Amino acid sequence: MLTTEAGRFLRRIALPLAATVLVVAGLGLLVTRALDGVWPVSAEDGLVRTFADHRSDLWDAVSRVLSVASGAPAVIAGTLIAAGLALAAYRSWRAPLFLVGTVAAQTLVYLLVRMWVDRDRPAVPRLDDLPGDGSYYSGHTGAALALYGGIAVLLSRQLTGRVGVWVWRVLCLLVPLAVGLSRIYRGDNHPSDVLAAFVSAAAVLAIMDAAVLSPKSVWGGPGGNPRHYAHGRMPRAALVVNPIKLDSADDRARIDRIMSEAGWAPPLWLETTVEDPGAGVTRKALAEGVDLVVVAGGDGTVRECAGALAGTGVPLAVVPSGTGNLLARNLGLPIDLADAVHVAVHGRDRHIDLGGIAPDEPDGEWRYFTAMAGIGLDAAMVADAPDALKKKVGWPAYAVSAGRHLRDARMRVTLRIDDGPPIKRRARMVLVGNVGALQAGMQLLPGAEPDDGLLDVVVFAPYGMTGWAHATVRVIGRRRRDVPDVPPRQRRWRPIEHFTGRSVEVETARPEPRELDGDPIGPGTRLSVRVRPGALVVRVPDGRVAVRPEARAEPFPVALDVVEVGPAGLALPAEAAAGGGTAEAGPWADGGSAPRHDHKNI
Ligand SMILES: Nc1ncnc2c1ncn2[C@@H]1O[C@H](COP(=O)(O)OP(=O)(O)OP(=O)(O)O)[C@@H](O)[C@H]1O
Repeated sequence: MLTTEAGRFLRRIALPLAATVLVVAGLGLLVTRALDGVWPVSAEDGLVRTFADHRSDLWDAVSRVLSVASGAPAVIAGTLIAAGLALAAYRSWRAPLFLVGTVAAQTLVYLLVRMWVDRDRPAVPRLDDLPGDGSYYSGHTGAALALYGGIAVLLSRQLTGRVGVWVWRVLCLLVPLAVGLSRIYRGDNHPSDVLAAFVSAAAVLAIMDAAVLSPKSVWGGPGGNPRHYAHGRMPRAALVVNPIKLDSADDRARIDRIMSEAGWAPPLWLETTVEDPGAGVTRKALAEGVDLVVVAGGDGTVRECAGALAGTGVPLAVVPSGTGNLLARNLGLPIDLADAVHVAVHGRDRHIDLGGIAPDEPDGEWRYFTAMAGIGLDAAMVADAPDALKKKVGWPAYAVSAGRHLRDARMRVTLRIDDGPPIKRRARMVLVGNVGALQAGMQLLPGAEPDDGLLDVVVFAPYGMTGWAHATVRVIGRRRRDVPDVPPRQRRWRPIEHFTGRSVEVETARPEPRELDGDPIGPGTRLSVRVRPGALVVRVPDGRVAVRPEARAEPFPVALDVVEVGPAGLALPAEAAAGGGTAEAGPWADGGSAPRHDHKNI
């Protein structure tokens, strides 16, 4: 069995590369021998001839630039520059090693394949001064895909904003595509030479990615966070535990074991108390210089720790142990303890926004939330949910307490979004959220994205049976419907209205119950909320680290048809469940100045 470093190198790099050589060379032999003169090989040079017949000065020049950019000197220089930049950016040898290794391995595969497969270049006048043989495969295209594809892989590990990732991937992949076309245009290669280059370089990219960047890399170590190697020490996490939520010694031993197996130092164990439900111990962990804070508790404990971590850049990982686990559900974090710890050590980092509530008193502290803040029915409901029932049945306990408040008088509310005009409504509750999903298939804020730098607001104002029915259908239908065509006078009677903004002021005529992430924070006439964009770094599953699908927290775990219309169906804001406490005030990274993209450690 191959257990040594050399053995692992052989298994993860050398053998897959050898297999790539065999496959690509086999394809080459197929094309040049078995399929010679057979369609589609017989037809492919039609494209080369068409290009040759339609050459122009402009395209000659463009294709020349592309050929030079993918030639050996440019690729070597580009690789060294990109590797240097990657080293400076990530302070890790892994990213530069990946780039250099990929380009070098691709070159090796190319040279070996060329020794085996001998193919004449297309029978058209060539624009480059090349020998007439050695057409298979296109070395320029292979080199371009290795270099630009490698950069795309690195960037997609760094950027996870959906659009950002795709823009970078597409841009980087356009270069080798353009190089491939330019080789055909210039009469240097057959189309199948270019295709084989894509196959070869893509295989090399995948091999090197798995071997060098993946948490299960040839060299093992602390998973997906190679940045830690740069410190020359083992990474260390703090485990902030709410002892009433995670009290099993076995669970703690399991966490210790998983971290140790992943190459992490023994964690710093810290427990929350009623007096310090999370923020204080998190600050203590920061003072110890930990690389990661893992929170084992409910949303309240998560909220506390998140407030203390805001703006520090130290990532937060969650071992969901509460009733609601709203943040975990909305971010698709695993609920299972072992999977959650696995993500903590092997996952990638994602920047998300935090919501902040202004203090009621001038000298008070800002309090943060990761999921939602609310005033009205939702807060009355979380405050009244019987603890014993909560413990017994979980989040459905909120539905029971919701029933008690269905007939409460509606609040007179004045809303002000950013610097907009006051909006007056009679509402049952106003929720301001960073994320939008609740349990039981309910999507209260369908447009909410945790990293869009915006707060999403829902004004919930159903009246009578029809109003409740309409509202329930809207909520479980998960649709957001703006109603720009409805005149303002009619709009105010709609059961659900949505708004978005960076700051949200809610004022009520009388003191009303309020909550933060499902924690009652006492009644008041004001909920003054601002977003702090990208303030929190959360460790989330890396696409390449296996999290059992059944262990991943689903935002919509329950079939839709269990929600009834009417009072029994009003489980709406129920499980914005969580614990309590306040978070320290901090500077607002306002105006979208914080990064919108997600960042990963690579
Ligand atoms: N050592 C402790 N002993 C007793 N209570 C504690 C202790 N540490 C924290 N708490 C309480 O736990 C609550 C926070 O719990 P947590 O957020 O972990 O779960 P939760 O909010 O109850 O989550 P959920 O409602 O989803 O179950 C706070 O009210 C806090 O006072």
